[in-house]
Amino acid sequence: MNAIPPPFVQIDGVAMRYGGVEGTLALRGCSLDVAEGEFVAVVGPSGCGKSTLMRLVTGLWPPTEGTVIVDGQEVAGPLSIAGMAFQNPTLLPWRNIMDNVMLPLEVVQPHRRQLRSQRGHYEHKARELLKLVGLAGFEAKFPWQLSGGMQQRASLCRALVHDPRLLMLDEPFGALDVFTREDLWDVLQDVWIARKPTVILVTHDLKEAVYLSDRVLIMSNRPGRIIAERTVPYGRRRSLDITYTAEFQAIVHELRERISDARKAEAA
Ligand SMILES: Nc1ncnc2c1ncn2[C@@H]1O[C@H](COP(=O)(O)OP(=O)(O)OP(=O)(O)O)[C@@H](O)[C@H]1O
Repeated sequence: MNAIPPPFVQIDGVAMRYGGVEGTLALRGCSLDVAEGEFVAVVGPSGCGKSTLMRLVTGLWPPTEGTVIVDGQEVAGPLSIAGMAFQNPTLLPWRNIMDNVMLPLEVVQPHRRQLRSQRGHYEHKARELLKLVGLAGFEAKFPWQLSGGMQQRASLCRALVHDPRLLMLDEPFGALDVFTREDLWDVLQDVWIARKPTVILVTHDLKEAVYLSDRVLIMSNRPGRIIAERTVPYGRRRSLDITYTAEFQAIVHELRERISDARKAEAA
């Protein structure tokens, strides 16, 4: 009999308060599990603690209460197996695109150790990623020479270059126009199909959540916790055509209602 593998990410009864006992309680009683290779989206009212949750999973902050376990180990500091991308691409302006993408390799072991002797191999990998996101030929350009969408593509490559087993995406497409955003959904979808990292995506865009994920987790108002989830019934590879179907729109509508209920519950 095959034993069921433990969840790759296990968050149990987490609370997070910023700034001491009188500070802001961002999360309370927050629990969730994510399986290895699963793609989940986290949605919820503004300010409910989604980014805080991301910081706890990646070890950038310790929780005030509860436990965060990733790959069987309690998170006690910044996680080297995680790749991250945020709403603002945060590329270093003095580095060209290639050197920005290579940055995690200079920091994360075992790549850091191997970088000098295997630079050719790593550069090839960075170029392949840039090609995958449509940035071949832009390696020597600087961030300010690229559009916002192109910078976001580069930052996705930087999040992926060290083959992270966990990809944490906090509103990565939030600042982009709708066409660029939809292009990047498919870029991300292809990356996920090719490499199968475990992905946690925070987004305000419910269509994005449903199009990209296997499961959408819905958070309550602050202090945030997971109050509901919705499994997405589509296989891969998905095409943007599904976003126009009545079934897809009904799922988005259902999520919108649940978030609206969460907001009203807080106001009551
Ligand atoms: N570094 C911090 N110090 C103090 N309070 C903070 C800090 N970061 C976040 N908060 C507070 O914690 C709460 C949750 O913030 P968080 O950014 O996690 O929410 P969010 O759901 O990601 O918000 P949004 O949907 O607007 O992006 C907010 O009230 C915020 O003001």
